[in-house]
Amino acid sequence: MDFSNKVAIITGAARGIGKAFATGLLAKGMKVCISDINEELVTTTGQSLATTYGEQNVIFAVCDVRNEDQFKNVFQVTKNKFKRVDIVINNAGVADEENWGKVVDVNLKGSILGTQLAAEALRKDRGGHGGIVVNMCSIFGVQPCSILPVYSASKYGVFGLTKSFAEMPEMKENGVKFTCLCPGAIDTEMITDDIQQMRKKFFGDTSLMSTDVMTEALFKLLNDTDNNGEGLIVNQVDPDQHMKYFNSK
Ligand SMILES: NC(=O)C1=CN([C@@H]2O[C@H](COP(=O)(O)OP(=O)(O)OC[C@H]3O[C@@H](n4cnc5c(N)ncnc54)[C@H](O)[C@@H]3O)[C@@H](O)[C@H]2O)C=CC1
Ligand SMILES: CCCCC/C=C\C=C\C(=O)C/C=C\C/C=C\CCCC(=O)O
Repeated sequence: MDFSNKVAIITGAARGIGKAFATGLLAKGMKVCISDINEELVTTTGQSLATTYGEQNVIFAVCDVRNEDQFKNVFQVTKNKFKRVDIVINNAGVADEENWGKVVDVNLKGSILGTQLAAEALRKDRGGHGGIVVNMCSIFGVQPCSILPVYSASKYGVFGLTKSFAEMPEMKENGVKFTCLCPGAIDTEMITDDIQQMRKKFFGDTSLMSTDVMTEALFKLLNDTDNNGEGLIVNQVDPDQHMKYFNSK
């Protein structure tokens, strides 16, 4: 894929995996809109990326992915500034089983809204140029997790959403591809020390993957052909699965 001057929207990108994606895409010559619910952090991260990669290449916006008006505004400001959208990464996500309604709303409903808006923005018969939607799933979107049942359910939903959009004839005809990433544990603030202890107890004492591995996975997903509707597993704990597409056909 030729990345220069292409445009990406990334949700939940003030920190963690989303921020790493933004950095990786900007380094390849793309233009990026980062959005996040955290106003202070998205401003700090946006300004820092703009300083490094040029103000003409970066915009940032406050967006809670549960808020349709804010989400629509992200697409609008991106098109106003950069005149096109090529890649949409629905990355925002939370894990909090006690507050499980929020998990469903952010992870699943937020991804549904983001996928619908992306499809409209990218399809060629609506003025788009075609492109790719990348939904952030999880290893727990393709295998169960008894400790995180609602989180896992939300990510299974993201996988089904991605595969179903990929099957739509009107999306294929209009050049829009849908994919997802299914990582194991990545070293971000989502994996707190307590979670890390729990993880060690249940899954063994394996090290967390760096966000660089996720950027590598993103570029594989973007560069591979014939992967519409596929989920790429990122899980160094299991070398047989790592960087392989989940065989769900
Ligand atoms: N860290 C990990 O081990 C793994 C993470 N994932 C997924 O990757 C994605 C990113 O996770 P991390 O970077 O690790 O987490 P993180 O917690 O470091 O970053 C998540 C970002 O999303 C933002 N956010 C939270 N709720 C939001 C909302 N309603 N609207 C917009 N933004 C919101 C936060 O402010 C934060 O900046 C999530 O979807 C997560 O489920 C998947 C597999 C493994
Ligand atoms: C507790 C199990 C952690 C396992 C870590 C391995 C893989 C992680 C994959 C993910 O998709 C990340 C998901 C969740 C971990 C983060 C937080 C759990 C919070 C649980 C809670 O607060 O209820």
